[in-house]
Amino acid sequence: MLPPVPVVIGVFAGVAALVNWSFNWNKEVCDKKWINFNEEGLKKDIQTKLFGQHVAAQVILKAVTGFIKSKNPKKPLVLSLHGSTGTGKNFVSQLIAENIYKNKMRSNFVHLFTATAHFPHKAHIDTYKIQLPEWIRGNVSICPRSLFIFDEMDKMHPELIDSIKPYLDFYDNLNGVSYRQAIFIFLSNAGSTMINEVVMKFWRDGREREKIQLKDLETELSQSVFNYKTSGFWHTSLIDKKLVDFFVPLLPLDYKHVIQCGLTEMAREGRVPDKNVVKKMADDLIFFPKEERVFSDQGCKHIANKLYFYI
Ligand SMILES: Nc1ncnc2c1ncn2[C@@H]1O[C@H](COP(=O)(O)OP(=O)(O)OP(=O)(O)O)[C@@H](O)[C@H]1O
Repeated sequence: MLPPVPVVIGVFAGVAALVNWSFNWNKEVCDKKWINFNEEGLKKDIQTKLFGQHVAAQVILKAVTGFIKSKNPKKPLVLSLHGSTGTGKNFVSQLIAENIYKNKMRSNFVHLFTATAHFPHKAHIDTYKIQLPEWIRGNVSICPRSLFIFDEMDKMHPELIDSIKPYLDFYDNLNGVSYRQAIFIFLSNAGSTMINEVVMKFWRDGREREKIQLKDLETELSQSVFNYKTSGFWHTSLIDKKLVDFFVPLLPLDYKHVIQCGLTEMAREGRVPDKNVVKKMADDLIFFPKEERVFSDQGCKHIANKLYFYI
């Protein structure tokens, strides 16, 4: 026999309330449960998962840790990551996000923009110039510890870069919103020729790659980005107003790093890492200089797909 109607309604209401409660309980909000910096986790990830990037590793770790631990930052953290394709710019940005946000890159507080995908039409620049600052303002007012990653920064229209400048600056607040907890990461290939030249010179001089220091690259890097005629950076005042806190160079990866990437990829796919398979794949990749075949032309990009042909 069915229970009396009020009891049924009561049960339904209870279940609905429970569902509602558990739904809200799982809803990501801007608090410690969802945003909790794991300093040791970031350190471990950068040391064990990011190959061949000792300069970037050191700078990023110090910059992010120092910034997040700071009780009273004067401005948002602005990192500008430079390097040729497949050297790990997106990858290391992901590692940062994964060690701050419980929902990692899927977090509502992590925003990834790709210039050619999100701002493709020059004719719409006036619309983008309104939408992008509004997006940043709206999201930082919901969650001050927001992360904004701009990929292909060198393809961003200079006026669009200009439109976000106020949010990177030292202001206490803008229209009641403070941006001082936010993190901005710019990714680009700008300056990669210069980085590769420095690394090649070290190699030609027989000096160890690990001896390369930030100071060997940083000044020239900011200048080469500034002079990079085709890059959106070149006539913005991001650089001359010193809004970028750290220029981070990503070095070209060499043969052994490609092997490390291949082995990692096999393990990630649930296979037993097989050095012979990865070596076969690596031997068919393009390296430069042409004769000596030292540095990978595509870094570790496309390795995941290429491996299938050799398994
Ligand atoms: N230094 C690295 N250490 C470990 N894995 C790497 C490294 N660089 C690249 N990879 C691997 O290659 C993939 C592609 O790299 P990623 O997207 O980070 O390159 P990128 O520098 O952002 O290139 P692009 O300039 O073309 O966007 C990563 O997801 C990662 O699996």
